[in-house]
Amino acid sequence: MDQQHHIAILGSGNIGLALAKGLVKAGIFMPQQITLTRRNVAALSALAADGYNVTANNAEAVSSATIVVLAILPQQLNKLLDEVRPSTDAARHLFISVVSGVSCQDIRSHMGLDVQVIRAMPNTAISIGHSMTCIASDKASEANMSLVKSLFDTVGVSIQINEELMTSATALCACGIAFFLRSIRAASQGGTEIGFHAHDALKMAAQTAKGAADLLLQLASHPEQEIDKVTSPKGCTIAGLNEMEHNGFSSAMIKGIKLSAEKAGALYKAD
Ligand SMILES: NC(=O)C1=CN([C@@H]2O[C@H](COP(=O)(O)OP(=O)(O)OC[C@H]3O[C@@H](n4cnc5c(N)ncnc54)[C@H](OP(=O)(O)O)[C@@H]3O)[C@@H](O)[C@H]2O)C=CC1
Ligand SMILES: O=C(O)[C@@H]1CCC=N1
Repeated sequence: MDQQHHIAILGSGNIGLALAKGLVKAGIFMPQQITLTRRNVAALSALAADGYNVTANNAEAVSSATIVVLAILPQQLNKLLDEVRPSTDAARHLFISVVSGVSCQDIRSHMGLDVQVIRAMPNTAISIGHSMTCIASDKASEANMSLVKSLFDTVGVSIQINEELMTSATALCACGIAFFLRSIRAASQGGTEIGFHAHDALKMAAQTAKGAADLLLQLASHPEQEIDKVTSPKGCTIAGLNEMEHNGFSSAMIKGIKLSAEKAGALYKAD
């Protein structure tokens, strides 16, 4: 990213910090180009030592930035927007919101400003450059959409979607990291029960999951096509797989994703 941009991340908790670290790791921003805010600013002292600007003053952070990332909880958003409204210049600032369940129009309406807003839904793998990020907007310029897409492409894979699908993207991709992590954890617990020390079982389960994902991504293959190659007739794989399905494995994942999507859409109440 060229040096003209300074980014303010308002709300430097789990996803805000993951984004900041990912951008620096990718080499597109220096810590000095990033301002991190939170109320308990003392919790950011290690980041300050690494060269990031840290402050509890959101308005000041916005004044010094061209790109403003909203990374606070939905229920904390309106108060923060009130705080930064006076220092927001609709002609200069581009807002990127990762806040679940809040539309671009919600943000503009609450601010009473025609500021450009792009929603992004990354996941925590952004800190290591492996996020699946969905981006959407209702009326941002093509140039700003390209800018934001290129930014998130440096920290994983990004796709542009329709804004009405953002809560679905939240469930599948942002919450999804937790769903796959729990699956890996469960596999490792099974591994320990059949003889492996916990740390070995976890490594074996995680690498196996990575291999499964790469088979799909690198070969553009379908899961069942790859599963068919593993399930020998009368073999142990199909026995285990069918036992999991009898216990609701696929159904549990589908129902969980549907509930997360419903919840993601109901996290914010506009004024
Ligand atoms: N976690 C994830 O994987 C993802 C989260 N999201 C979305 O990102 C948002 C943040 O989630 P997450 O990072 O998990 O939440 P966190 O609670 O970890 O982070 C929110 C941060 O905002 C800070 N904060 C709260 N109020 C203010 C304020 N007025 N000014 C400045 N900072 C403030 C809090 O710190 P303090 O209390 O010190 O102010 C906290 O560090 C949510 O809307 C969520 O839906 C989206 C994608 C993935
Ligand atoms: O759990 C949450 O509400 C947030 C949104 C997506 C991931 N974490």
